[in-house]
Amino acid sequence: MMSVTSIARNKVLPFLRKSTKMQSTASLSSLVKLEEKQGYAVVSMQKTPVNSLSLEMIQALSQSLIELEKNKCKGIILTSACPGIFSAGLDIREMYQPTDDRLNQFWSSLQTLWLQLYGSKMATVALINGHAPAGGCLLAMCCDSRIMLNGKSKIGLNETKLGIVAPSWFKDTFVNTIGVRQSERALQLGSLFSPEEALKIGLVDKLVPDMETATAVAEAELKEFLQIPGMARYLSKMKIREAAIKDLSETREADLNQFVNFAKTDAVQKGLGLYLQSLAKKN
Ligand SMILES: CCCCC/C=C\C/C=C\C/C=C/C(=O)SCCNC(=O)CCNC(=O)[C@H](O)C(C)(C)COP(=O)(O)OP(=O)(O)OC[C@H]1O[C@@H](n2cnc3c(N)ncnc32)[C@H](O)[C@@H]1OP(=O)(O)O
Repeated sequence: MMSVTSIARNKVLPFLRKSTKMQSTASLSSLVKLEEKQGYAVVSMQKTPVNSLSLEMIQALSQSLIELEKNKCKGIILTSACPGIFSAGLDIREMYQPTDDRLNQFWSSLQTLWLQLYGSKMATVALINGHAPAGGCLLAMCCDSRIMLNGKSKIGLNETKLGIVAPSWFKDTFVNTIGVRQSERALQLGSLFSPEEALKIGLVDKLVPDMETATAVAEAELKEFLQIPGMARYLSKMKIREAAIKDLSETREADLNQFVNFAKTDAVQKGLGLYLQSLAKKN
């Protein structure tokens, strides 16, 4: 098995682990690109056009983290290869008129990805080079630091605008990032923030004017985290995150049932259908 450190610089890593529920190696590796750098890896989402988090995309990200941790990778920069978009969040088509089996797999895989990334021993920096609504914002918040490209992109948990509710663990992640009051307001309003606004409320840590600067700043940020003794850094992170992680770990089944029942209600299905239409009408 190839290790992250043994492959040629910038070479794309294949996904190697087999699992009955996981997609094939070929389909997973086309969605996420892993590039080895000196002592860390860049994880680029490349599901065109908007990095929507479909079941396959979620599993590809999960599989990437498994491989990286197995290969003793110490840190990652999570970013996007899709111009102007970090991630459009959960793939709405997964929740609209789904089959029971697929919907179950979809949510369960998302729970797994969140537990992996939010609780990762690796140092994690999100380089948010475009829009990051809902699930896209969640991915970024799972990281230890967020660098956002300044410009017209928006970030936030906009679920209520779709007529859905951010689950408790989305809320916990939000609260741990920006605090209770800002979360309460932004969750209700489904607020999407400009980079300047996101910086002001602590949703992102630094803004950068262009991609060249962004890469350098993200690398410097990751190195700062990696200079701290790994165990001390990880356990300190867990002091903040462990309650939320324990909560979902202990209630996965109930959370899954709640999501599935909620997603299948007529009101939610109608709302998602209208939202998909409004996205399609734009084009
Ligand atoms: C009380 C009980 C609680 C239980 C919990 C229950 C439910 C909660 C469940 C889940 C939480 C949900 C989390 C989410 O992440 S929902 C998704 C939210 N995302 C969005 O709202 C973003 C929507 N997209 C956009 O705003 C824009 O696309 C963009 C990201 C700003 C990019 O704009 P741009 O103009 O560049 O692209 P287009 O809009 O033209 O899009 C191109 C293409 O992509 C399709 N698309 C966009 N976003 C999604 C998506 N999230 N899922 C699927 N498809 C998407 C879009 O329709 C276009 O498709 P086309 O075929 O027309 O080319």
